[in-house]
Amino acid sequence: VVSGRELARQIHKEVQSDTAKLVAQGNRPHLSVILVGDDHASHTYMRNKARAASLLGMSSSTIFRPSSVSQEEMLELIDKFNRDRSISGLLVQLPLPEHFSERAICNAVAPEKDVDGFHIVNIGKLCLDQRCMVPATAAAVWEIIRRTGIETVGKNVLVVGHSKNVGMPIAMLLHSDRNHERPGGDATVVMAHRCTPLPRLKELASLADIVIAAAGVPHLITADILKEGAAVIDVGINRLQDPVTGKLRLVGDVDFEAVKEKAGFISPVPGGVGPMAVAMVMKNTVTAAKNAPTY
Ligand SMILES: NC(=O)C1=CN([C@@H]2O[C@H](COP(=O)(O)OP(=O)(O)OC[C@H]3O[C@@H](n4cnc5c(N)ncnc54)[C@H](OP(=O)(O)O)[C@@H]3O)[C@@H](O)[C@H]2O)C=CC1
Ligand SMILES: Nc1nc(=O)c2c([nH]1)NC[C@@H]1CN(c3ccc(C(=O)N[C@@H](CCC(=O)O)C(=O)O)cc3)C=[N+]21
Ligand SMILES: [Mg+2]
Repeated sequence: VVSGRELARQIHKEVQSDTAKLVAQGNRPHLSVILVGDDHASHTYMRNKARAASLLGMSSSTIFRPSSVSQEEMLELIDKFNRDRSISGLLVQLPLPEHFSERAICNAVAPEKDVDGFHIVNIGKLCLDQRCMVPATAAAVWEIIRRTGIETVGKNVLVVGHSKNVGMPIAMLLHSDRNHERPGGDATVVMAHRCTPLPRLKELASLADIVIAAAGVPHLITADILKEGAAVIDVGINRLQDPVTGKLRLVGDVDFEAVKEKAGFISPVPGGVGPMAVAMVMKNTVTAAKNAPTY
């Protein structure tokens, strides 16, 4: 069982020492988060980031707006933050209410402050294997694989879920060339999604050396469909009501108890990709602060 919390502590140490150097130069990294409405996952995530920032010696702030805020007001706010030199990194929590164009909002954030890596220029660079802000959740999966020593070159990888914010960037990192400006995993990557017939999903899973579950469907990945010894990275975050206690609990997309007996590596939920994603946002914020103009 791969501890995302333990790996996140490693990254925190690296980020903490980089932060201390920047602070000594009078350039304390600052992360600003804009949160619209009351999406539960976004609130959890925002709290975890604020806690990590203070732990690492950065400063952070969260700006709350009601669901009724207009796109125009949001664009004005983002523009103000883009021009504020005390802000190193800026991210807008997703999802946004229906009346927003998420693309317009992501593209409004200055690319050099875009610690989510969702600006179209950063996505373009990601797809062209150029150095860029890598989306935190994808970076988290990448670092878990690297720091656990899981081999990717020439391996079969199955990514379940192809959303632009999660599945796609994960697949992009793993399939691309290791000898480029942004090195990739050189794996053979297949992406499954809602239209993938279940028998086909099972067939692909049985061939995969690495399975990355990012669909948001509890118990989608069961032990019977996996290859013995496969590495299983669970990105899913689902809140399920316990049938016995009635309490809400967090589960991933993987049937953890059964799969941990068959898999070579497995990342748990909670305590896997989540804490690593938080650490990677912090790392992106330090990168943004380093690259910020100092004149
Ligand atoms: N740990 C972390 O840091 C983070 C975790 N998450 C979690 O990861 C999961 C995915 O997030 P996100 O990508 O934003 O979610 P989306 O809902 O945007 O995307 C889900 C993807 O899974 C696919 N899918 C849905 N049902 C199935 C199925 N039965 N079989 C195969 N594929 C399916 C969808 O296909 P289609 O496009 O065809 O509909 C879609 O591509 C969620 O549980 C989310 O909470 C998200 C962000 C960060
Ligand atoms: N612009 C934007 N960027 C995002 O990256 C983004 C977003 N919006 N909106 C919401 C989703 C979700 N997400 C999480 C990341 C970490 C945890 C996390 O820390 N999870 C812990 C604890 C979770 C808990 O206790 O509820 C864990 O898995 O162990 C959760 C959720 C990032 N997202
Ligand atoms: Mg789709």
